[in-house]
Amino acid sequence: MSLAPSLMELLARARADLRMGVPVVLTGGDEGVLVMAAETGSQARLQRFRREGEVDLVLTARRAETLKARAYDGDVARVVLPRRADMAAVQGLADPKDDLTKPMKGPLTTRREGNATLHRLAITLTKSARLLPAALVVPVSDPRGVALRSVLTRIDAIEAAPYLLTLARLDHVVSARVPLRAAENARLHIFRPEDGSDEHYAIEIGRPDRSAPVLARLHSACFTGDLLGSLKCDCGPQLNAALAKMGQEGSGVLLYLNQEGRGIGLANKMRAYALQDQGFDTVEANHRLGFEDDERDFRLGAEILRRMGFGGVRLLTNNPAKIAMMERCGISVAERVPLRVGENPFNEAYLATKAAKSGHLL
Ligand SMILES: Nc1nc2c(ncn2[C@@H]2O[C@H](COP(=O)(O)OP(=O)(O)OP(=O)(O)O)[C@@H](O)[C@H]2O)c(=O)[nH]1
Ligand SMILES: [Zn+2]
Repeated sequence: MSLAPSLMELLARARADLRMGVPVVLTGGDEGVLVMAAETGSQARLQRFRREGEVDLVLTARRAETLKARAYDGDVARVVLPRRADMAAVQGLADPKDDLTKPMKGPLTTRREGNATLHRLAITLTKSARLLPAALVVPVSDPRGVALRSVLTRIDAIEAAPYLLTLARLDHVVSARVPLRAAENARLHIFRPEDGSDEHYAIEIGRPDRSAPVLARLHSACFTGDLLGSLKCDCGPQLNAALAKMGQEGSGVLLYLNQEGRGIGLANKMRAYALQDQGFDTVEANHRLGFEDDERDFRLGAEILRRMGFGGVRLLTNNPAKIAMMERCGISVAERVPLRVGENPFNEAYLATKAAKSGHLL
């Protein structure tokens, strides 16, 4: 076997590079581009990009909409970066934090000719790196040469496509007994995705019967709610109530999925909170940042349940999207068990928005 990294390993490396501000090279057919994340890129590297040609700032259509820029490529927009724009200007376009105080950002010209495949891949990578979904992209005539000379990670878009669409294989690393206040007979299982992304956990209460629907909760990580007791959401009380119910019934399984901030990461969630302080609701804040309402992948939860031997659940949730996704992934939902706890004056508007815009059940 070759010692060289596989494409999946190269994708993990590309995510790490982008987080560090290091450019990566993307290729597709005869074309190739240099890519750098708008959030972490440096002025010196932007100048180096400019020596290659005309630089585009790729944004999601969601972010482009706020900036009143036309998105000709469906879900992404290729904004022609003005020659005078420096990294501060780039970050002003990528990050909505000063949109209200400095609204004059246009008019922006977006590209409509050519192919956006590599640009779309650049956005996918910045999202999976949990950065702002915005990337600086410049075409290069000899992408393989550039990657070799500067020791940059190079990803071929066609080879990468299947890895980006399918869920990475999960390894069950270990499990051990952890007595909890809510249930003394609990075990914590660790699942590690093969693609180097975050680990996920399953807390198994008692010895649930695999042949009957198990009381289950798919809980997405919420550092602020679960650990700090934040009053802005209902996550902490939901986590505790779910475990308490499983403890009372004597069996259940709680998946703790590391999909902080509905899959955008904690830093972006805090950006969303800052926008909420400017008056935007939870959905609008995600959109202004360039994200969809919910960037989570619930196939993950279904896969972990299957790996643990469960085929059916009694799902503790108010979110119909979780039920639909479980069913689509072959886990039957015998019953929805409502989980309404933790309402308070600080999260009243947040919960109302989730009911009105995301279809959460009351
Ligand atoms: N982007 C974003 N994420 C948030 C915000 N408030 C909470 N979250 C995240 O939302 C997720 C809530 O997860 P869950 O409680 O599992 O999911 P849910 O969709 O509310 O569904 P149920 O609780 O099962 O009804 C967590 O990942 C939180 O970190 C917010 O204002 N913006
Ligand atoms: Zn929360």
